[in-house]
Amino acid sequence: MNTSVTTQKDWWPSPAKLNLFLHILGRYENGYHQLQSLFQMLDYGDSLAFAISTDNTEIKMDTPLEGVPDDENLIIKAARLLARKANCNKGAVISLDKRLPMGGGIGGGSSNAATTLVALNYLWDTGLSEDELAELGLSLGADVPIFVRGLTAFAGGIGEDITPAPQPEQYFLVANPNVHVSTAEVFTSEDLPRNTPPMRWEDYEFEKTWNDCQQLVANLHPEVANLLQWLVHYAPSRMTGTGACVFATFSDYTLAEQVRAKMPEAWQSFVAKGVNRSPLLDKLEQQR
Ligand SMILES: C[C@](O)(CO)[C@H](O)COP(=O)(O)OP(=O)(O)OC[C@H]1O[C@@H](n2ccc(N)nc2=O)[C@H](O)[C@@H]1O
Ligand SMILES: Nc1ncnc2c1ncn2[C@@H]1O[C@H](COP(=O)(O)OP(=O)(O)OP(=O)(O)O)[C@@H](O)[C@H]1O
Repeated sequence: MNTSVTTQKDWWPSPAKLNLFLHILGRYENGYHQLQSLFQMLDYGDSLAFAISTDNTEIKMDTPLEGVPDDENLIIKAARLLARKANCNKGAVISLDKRLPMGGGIGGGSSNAATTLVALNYLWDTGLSEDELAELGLSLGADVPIFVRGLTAFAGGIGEDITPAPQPEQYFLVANPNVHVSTAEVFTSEDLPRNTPPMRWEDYEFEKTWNDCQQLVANLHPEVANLLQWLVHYAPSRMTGTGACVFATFSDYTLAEQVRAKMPEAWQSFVAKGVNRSPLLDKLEQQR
């Protein structure tokens, strides 16, 4: 009798983030920029599952990520980095349920890397602290530490200097005009403003902030400008990160969905709820 056992995968969340604002204050010697931003975690994102092996140290994806060779996949990079740091003698076959657009400014790749570090640190029992995982993550990307810590927060420095900042409950319509924006291209442009004065976190008001990358990206990509112009009729809207995704803020889910229903088909979009704690932290607590 052929009994096919479907092994239920244990999925770990890899949520998206929005930069509710993004101010660029200056540039460090190493070329990275000094930022001020408010990272808003969302309850929507990718998911990852890990099949751990104890008799070999192979680390691989069970399905390749389209357009991203395994060696360049931030998931594989994160797993290899942790294995090396912890001198780990275990392996993993990693499954990815990809729902976030890549190069979208919503942290897809960085979030995947952070979930991989947190999940494998637990599943491999490598015992690194949150600070050690965040530091490891920083070498993979400026946005990885904030996903490791998993809290909606103000961020300074290159993005690693984090101050938790719980926000009131709100919903976000996030839309992608289906253009890929290179973060490096934006940050190396001579047209990027780099002299916004520093803000005290206690003075934060959404209406008094902006995204310093928005005008540059809208000039480079008319699709982004069109999306902003369409969305702003319904709610305060703004680009996140270095784009191309744009978000609009709503007080309740139904309103956001009603606007999304009017959106041209060509634009990928989703409605997500802002959360102050990443679903990754909740998953880790359930495991313990
Ligand atoms: C724009 C944000 O998404 C805001 O959350 C992040 O600051 C970017 O984080 P990220 O995508 O993880 O960026 P990384 O992969 O670390 O860096 C990509 C490129 O962006 C530039 N970069 C990034 C972050 C930063 N504070 N200054 C920079 O100049 C650098 O040229 C770097 O080579
Ligand atoms: N697992 C992954 N998921 C998404 N992108 C990945 C992944 N691994 C490598 N990449 C590469 O990283 C690039 C940036 O990915 P993405 O923009 O999704 O993440 P991010 O840089 O964290 O987001 P943000 O633009 O907000 O900084 C992608 O264009 C892709 O080429």
